[in-house]
Amino acid sequence: MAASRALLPTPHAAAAASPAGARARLAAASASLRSAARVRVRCATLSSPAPAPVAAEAPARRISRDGSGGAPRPKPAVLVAEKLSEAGLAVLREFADVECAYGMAPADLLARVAQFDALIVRSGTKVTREVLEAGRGRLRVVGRAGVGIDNVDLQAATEAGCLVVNAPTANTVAAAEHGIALLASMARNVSQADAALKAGKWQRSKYVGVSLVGKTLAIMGFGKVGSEVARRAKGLGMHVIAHDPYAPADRARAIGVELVSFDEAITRADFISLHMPLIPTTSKIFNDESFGKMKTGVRIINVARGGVIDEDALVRALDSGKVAQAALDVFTVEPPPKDSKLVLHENVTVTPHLGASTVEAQIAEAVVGALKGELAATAVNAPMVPAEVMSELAPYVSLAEKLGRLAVQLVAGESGIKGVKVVYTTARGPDDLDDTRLLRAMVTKGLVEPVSSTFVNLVNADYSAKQRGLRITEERVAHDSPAAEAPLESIQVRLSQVQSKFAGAISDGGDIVLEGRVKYGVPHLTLVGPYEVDVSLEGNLILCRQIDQPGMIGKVGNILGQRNVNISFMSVGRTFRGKQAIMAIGVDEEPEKETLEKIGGIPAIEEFVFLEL
Ligand SMILES: NC(=O)C1=CN([C@@H]2O[C@H](COP(=O)(O)OP(=O)(O)OC[C@H]3O[C@@H](n4cnc5c(N)ncnc54)[C@H](O)[C@@H]3O)[C@@H](O)[C@H]2O)C=CC1
Ligand SMILES: O=C(O)C(=O)COP(=O)(O)O
Repeated sequence: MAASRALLPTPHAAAAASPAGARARLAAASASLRSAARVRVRCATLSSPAPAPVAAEAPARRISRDGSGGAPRPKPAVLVAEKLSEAGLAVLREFADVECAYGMAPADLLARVAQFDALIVRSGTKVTREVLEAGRGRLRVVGRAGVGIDNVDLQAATEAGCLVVNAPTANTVAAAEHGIALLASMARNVSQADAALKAGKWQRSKYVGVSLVGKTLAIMGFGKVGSEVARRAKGLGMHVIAHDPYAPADRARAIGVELVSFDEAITRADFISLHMPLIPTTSKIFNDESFGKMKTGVRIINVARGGVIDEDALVRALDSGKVAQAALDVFTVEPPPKDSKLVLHENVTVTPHLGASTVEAQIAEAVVGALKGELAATAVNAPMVPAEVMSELAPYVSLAEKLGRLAVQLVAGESGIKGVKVVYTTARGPDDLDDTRLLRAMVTKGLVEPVSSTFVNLVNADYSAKQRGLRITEERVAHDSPAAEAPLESIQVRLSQVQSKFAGAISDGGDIVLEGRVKYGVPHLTLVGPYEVDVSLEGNLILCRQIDQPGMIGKVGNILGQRNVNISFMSVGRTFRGKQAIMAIGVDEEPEKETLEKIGGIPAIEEFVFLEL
């Protein structure tokens, strides 16, 4: 995930470290943020936290070959490593020297990348740390002409001072159309019948197919592509249900789609179409266990990412007839091995990752903008925190993001997210805290990035929230303390009326509630639902809800200690003696699944959840 670093110009950076200076810095930050909203932000100040110099000044560039006769102008050089539309190339050529070198071997890319200011790729080129290191000193922008950036090492790009931009909506309709094409052609056996007829076989009864009308389609991942597939499938007369714990309930209602739980979706569906991103929680989410729950004869479409399916399990499910057919555009390894049982299976229809449009110029515009020093809304690893805010607000900014990240990981079930409320408790007057844009942006980043293919920066935060249907309201609560040293007393994030995978995080009002404070400059979690805790937000977090009784800390500590998991912080909070209590445990390492299960197996423990920060 991208690191948060200085970005905006710092006209007010000289403010002193006194409370008055702090107030001045906050006001200055607010001004910067407001101007960031109005104008496209210069990204020439994109800096690296590493000691290495910023890649701001490129070495000697090629000279313009535009034949204009004037003094030669240096033009940026752009390497296009995978096929881009003519429309996109035309946009680039107006501004840069463009070289298209499709299908380069990794060694060639390594050897050549340092000669370019920008590199444009699609999903087939791995932009590894090595590539980014090789490009250091010149390479300033990586453009991913598409949505998924799983082929770009974002952390390495950030460290190399290289901005990564993508084209998050350019492929939405193309992917949705491809999904529908696969759905319909699979149902009517188009590819199998086509191959048979070309081989001289006229087999009308063998390939008769199934009808779509009246069938139930489950959309797994109701984001940009998933909701477009839903609209189209409804037009085909299908009954559409969807599973997406983080989807806006309002949008589902507006499209006429029922949001249901994972199990309900896969057990009710005749067709299942996958549209979730590949993230740790979705990796191989379709496995022996989930195939086992599906209707016999179910049909599966995947235009998302191959890794969300355990491909060996899918072959088993196809062989047993549990899954009647699958239509796949994406694979765990691309291209898949020539002898892949899945690809060769007679009930499987395959396309070679074709779900993207090539006519869009969105990525070319984003790359040109970035080369000109503008921060586009599609920047993936844009730094968030203005320099002048770093000293004072930095821990609050980090707290805001962490509360968002924790809150979204607690969401479960079928209700979708209905609303988000951020409550700032502060002793400062409204004028001193008159622009919470940065904190709101960080909460949004925390809520959105772990579960979607959207990357949030300062420019696009409010837009991203809106696009995902997150209604974020804010409230400022006056804190009585006269000591106004700290900008904020606490930040609370509430997800209203939402289901949680950890019931202990639900407040009396039915909301997921998390609250945090900054202590000694470090963000702390101080409230989970109705339970007061106090745990530093570093590393990862385990939350357990248990019956309040002696010996619990020892039991859990023992299990973690035996497995070499270091506990960084531990805190217990309870409502009443002898009733329920919550244990919040900060851990440096991610415990193995069996370790967590062992904790869950302690009789007094009623529920537990592991959360990544
Ligand atoms: N085959 C192709 O050529 C193309 C593939 N894609 C892929 O399609 C996928 C979806 O893309 P977009 O719709 O643009 O992304 P998106 O971020 O708009 O939507 C993804 C949705 O999945 C949901 N989600 C996250 N975890 C989930 C879970 N455990 N269960 C159910 N839903 C979950 C998110 O809340 C989000 O609403 C991405 O993996 C993308 O890379 C996109 C375009 C073209
Ligand atoms: O946009 C995406 O996520 C895609 O999967 C499209 O990939 P592509 O650009 O066609 O290699």
